[in-house]
Amino acid sequence: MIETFGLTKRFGSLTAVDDLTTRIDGEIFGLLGPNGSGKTTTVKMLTTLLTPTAGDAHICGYSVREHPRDVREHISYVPQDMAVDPKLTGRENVVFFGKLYGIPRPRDAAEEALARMGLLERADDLVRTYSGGMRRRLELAQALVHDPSVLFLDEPTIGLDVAGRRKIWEHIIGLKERGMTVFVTTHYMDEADHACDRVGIIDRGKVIVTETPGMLKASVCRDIVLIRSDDRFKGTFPEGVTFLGRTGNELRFEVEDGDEAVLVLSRLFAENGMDIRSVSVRKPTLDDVFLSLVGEQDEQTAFDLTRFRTMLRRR
Ligand SMILES: Nc1ncnc2c1ncn2[C@@H]1O[C@H](COP(=O)(O)OP(=O)(O)OP(=O)(O)O)[C@@H](O)[C@H]1O
Repeated sequence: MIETFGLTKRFGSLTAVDDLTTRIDGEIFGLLGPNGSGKTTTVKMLTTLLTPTAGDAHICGYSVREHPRDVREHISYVPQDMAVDPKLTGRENVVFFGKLYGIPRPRDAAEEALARMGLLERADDLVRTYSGGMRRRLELAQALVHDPSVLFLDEPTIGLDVAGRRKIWEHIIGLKERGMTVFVTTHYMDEADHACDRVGIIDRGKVIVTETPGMLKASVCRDIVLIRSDDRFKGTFPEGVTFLGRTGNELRFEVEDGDEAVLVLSRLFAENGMDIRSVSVRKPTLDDVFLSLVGEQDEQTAFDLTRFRTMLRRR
């Protein structure tokens, strides 16, 4: 459904997407990466909104370069800030999209799309009375009205509460089960972990790994030790302890045996005159994989990422 061949985009001297070759079919594929790593540029090329500098992508067999119109007929793209008109009803919004697409029976198609998103009961209410989660589902209904084969979603659950996020993912998984290919960007690792069949991790334009979440976590199969301390550690860490990075005052380590490493590290910190606020051990998550691959060891980056996540939660 989606095939890319050396897909590349340069902006002047900056290579925003670097030689991406991949194949995605009948699955939910999550593209994860830090800010500015090239996610949106990738999606924009795949949805024909940006022309590649080099390489090509085929969507449902059509080249984004040669046949962008055919590509558009087979896809839908839901950006982060898609427009729904709050002064219209849900149904009117979806019918309007159906008419924009020029499909034969927009009312019938809207009815079906609204039903698929569980919105029929509220379809004739004004959108301004909808919750955030309902608006998001309405955007998905708009995107489904012309029955696309491939759906592109940019941060589909941003700003939603836990229940709203879960519901959106249930619907996205339902779409995949009906045969749709879904390409999604997200910052929420836990969501990618639960919902995506495969994830690609992109860093500075390069997709550095494409795997199932399970395989990725298995690649960081050792225990994770988290130590909070306000003091700076200046020594060297013992053999068998890999320092993964620091976020705020939390240091992360990858170790063979968490319980044993906690004792060793606690002693080492005490010897260096450091106060420890808390220590914990856990199994690796997709977050750990991401941080170990993308290498969030620079404090400034760590701060920015934390701040960005906080900002996302507030939206
Ligand atoms: N039109 C443009 N002109 C010049 N540079 C651009 C343009 N669009 C994007 N870039 C640069 O290309 C790089 C990749 O940007 P992109 O928006 O694809 O990243 P992203 O992974 O989607 O980031 P975010 O998570 O912040 O949305 C960034 O360095 C960005 O500044």
